Amino acid sequence: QDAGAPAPQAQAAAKPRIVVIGTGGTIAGAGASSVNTGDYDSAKVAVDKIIAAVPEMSQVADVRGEQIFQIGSESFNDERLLKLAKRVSELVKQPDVDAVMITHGTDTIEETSYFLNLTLKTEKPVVIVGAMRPGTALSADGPLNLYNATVVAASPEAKGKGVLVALNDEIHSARDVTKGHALKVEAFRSLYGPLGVVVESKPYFYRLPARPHTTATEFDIDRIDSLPKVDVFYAHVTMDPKALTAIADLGGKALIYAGTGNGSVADYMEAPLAEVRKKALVVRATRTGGGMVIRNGEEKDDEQDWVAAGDQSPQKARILTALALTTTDDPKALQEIFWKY
Ligand SMILES: NC(=O)CC[C@H](N)C(=O)O
Repeated sequence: QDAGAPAPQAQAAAKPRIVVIGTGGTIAGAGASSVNTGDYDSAKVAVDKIIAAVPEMSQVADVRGEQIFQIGSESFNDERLLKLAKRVSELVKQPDVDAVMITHGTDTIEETSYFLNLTLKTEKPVVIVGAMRPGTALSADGPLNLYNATVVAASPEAKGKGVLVALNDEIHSARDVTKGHALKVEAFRSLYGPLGVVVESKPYFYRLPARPHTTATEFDIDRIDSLPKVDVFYAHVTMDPKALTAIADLGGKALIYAGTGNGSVADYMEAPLAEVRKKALVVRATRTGGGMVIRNGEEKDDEQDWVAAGDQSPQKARILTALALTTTDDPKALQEIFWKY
């Protein structure tokens, strides 16, 4: 054997090459002083600077940054979602890219990650990370979150598990994760628990996502160039029926009704919702943040031709409905999609 050639083991030990796409958020935030944990500007620091502040990342991977946006994630819209997803899709096809990370504001991580989870055609790890405190704050959580996300993205175990969200030492499935607190570092939770944890530079997975994702879905980001308009109406005591019908008049293809309890509809909203149904599909979800909406319980979905969102939150139901409408406008097919994903 040629003594100059690297041993096979040395080749295998080469560090994974990871591209970190910066989109903004608190992980790129800066406050006026170290005691500002909630009062700061998000989306200020360039992704290369964020990476440079955590040199430990380069111990586990060859990392390079790429800035795509510099925004608070509340400002994500379909156009930005498509642009980001298409860029990730390009990167994961490159043989010199082993994994992609995305730094993201925490407000809408659950929507971006779910969208990517349903539309990317890759087994390579795609890991989204954010922070609840800006890098300038005492006990900033961004640096360790970023390091742990790198550990996850670099690990062979992360392959084929769909898009992952890594924060606060936990690894969540994009399908299930939601931001459940406005301030705490422990802001993220999954209805059925995280998939795993990161401890001392090592990921430990304990569960697998049961629902189809990435390569197993019918949605392909390379073939989607726009998304149909889908709106959400939030139910509460003393609603104005005209507010509901006004949303439907804006031309959306579907309306997610974020109902009380198990997606219940007030008696005085049934007629306006029937009017909405003449123009758009109606999906019933729950505003409770847990449990599931099934068909034909309190509400007669068969009679009204409504769709039940299962356990999907209104905001995730919106993402799934918009994608489903790129393939079908049949409410029965949409219902099957909700049972499947
Ligand atoms: N903790 C955060 O990242 C919130 C900051 C901002 N609202 C965002 O989502 O980007």
